[in-house]
Amino acid sequence: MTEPATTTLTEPALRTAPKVLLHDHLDGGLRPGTVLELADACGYRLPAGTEPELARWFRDSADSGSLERYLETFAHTVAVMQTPDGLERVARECVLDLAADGVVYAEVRFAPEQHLERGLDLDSVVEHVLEGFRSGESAVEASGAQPIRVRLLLTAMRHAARSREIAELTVRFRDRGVVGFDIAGAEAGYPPSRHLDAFEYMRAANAHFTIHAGEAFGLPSIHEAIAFCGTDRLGHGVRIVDDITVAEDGTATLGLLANYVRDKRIPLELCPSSNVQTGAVDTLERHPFDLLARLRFRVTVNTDNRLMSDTTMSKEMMRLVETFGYGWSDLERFTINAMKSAFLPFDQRLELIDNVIKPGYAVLIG
Ligand SMILES: O=c1[nH]cnc2c1ncn2[C@@H]1O[C@H](CO)[C@@H](O)[C@H]1O
Ligand SMILES: [Zn+2]
Repeated sequence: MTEPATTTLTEPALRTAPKVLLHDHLDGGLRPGTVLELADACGYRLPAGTEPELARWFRDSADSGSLERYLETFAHTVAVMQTPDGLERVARECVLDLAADGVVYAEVRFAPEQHLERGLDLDSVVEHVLEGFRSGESAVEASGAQPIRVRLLLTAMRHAARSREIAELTVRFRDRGVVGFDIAGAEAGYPPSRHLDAFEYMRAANAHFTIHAGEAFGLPSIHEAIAFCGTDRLGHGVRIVDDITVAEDGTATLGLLANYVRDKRIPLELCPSSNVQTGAVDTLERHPFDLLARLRFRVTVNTDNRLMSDTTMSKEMMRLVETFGYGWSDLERFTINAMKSAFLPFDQRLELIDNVIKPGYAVLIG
């Protein structure tokens, strides 16, 4: 009897591996062609007129080294997501694109408050996105491909003052596909504690949330998100590395906060390419992903913004494989980390781990 062979770890093979995505912005993942068509339909002027030019414009402009400048590019995607058709189409295509990349479970987020420019209200904005998700999930199912489940997180913009309202919106839709709440936007000057009442409301409702923290600002932001706000997960959280000292012989010493994050198994939604673009880290080689993974933090791999980073889950994983030499078992561990950290009920998380993720990687590992 010969042993079943291990599948060579290439990007096409990686696309067949079951993947779990916890940090992906709906308004950061549009197809360039869709941005062009929707802009045409609503008379919106874009900075480029063809698909390849527009794709390059988003990637190059996002490559700014600053979160604030990176975020400026979202004006153009948000502008074309102001109508029922625009929202449904973008949500449906998001599901199709993630499924085609082998994602089996995703939590996709966006900020409803940014989609009220053409007369929609908060509830109907959320309904249209959920309708697009359902339509995408059904199309994947009907095609006979590996099914995908996509859930929604509602984001409040941290510079604005609508977080309590968005938290209430999240709870109102909790039985209809919305599984959590988040805050995003420029981090410096807008600490998580500014939105404390929204987080207290969520906790009182036994509802889940994550906070973008430790991306463009350091440890104080992470500390507030955990100690004052009680976040379930950290969006990025990459600056936790500032609380870890590595000696010349490689021995790592963790500070109080880093220890707490690790002890409590607080999931880190790491987004390697995005972190390089916003300047949160200098290069992928210097990304603390590997240090954190080796220290057994609960690391997860995420896309953040597929359009701005010209990326997919398979590409993000492949970049990590090329940079840090990971194998299938490492990728399986990161995927199980993500599934364990999802805001889906426990029995459904377990079912996906046992019936989809483990069997999927078993075939590849051989
Ligand atoms: O990496 C990020 N850090 C902080 N905010 C972000 C990031 N990516 C996107 N957004 C912000 O979240 C809003 C809702 O999806 C986007 O419009 C963008 O402003
Ligand atoms: Zn993000």
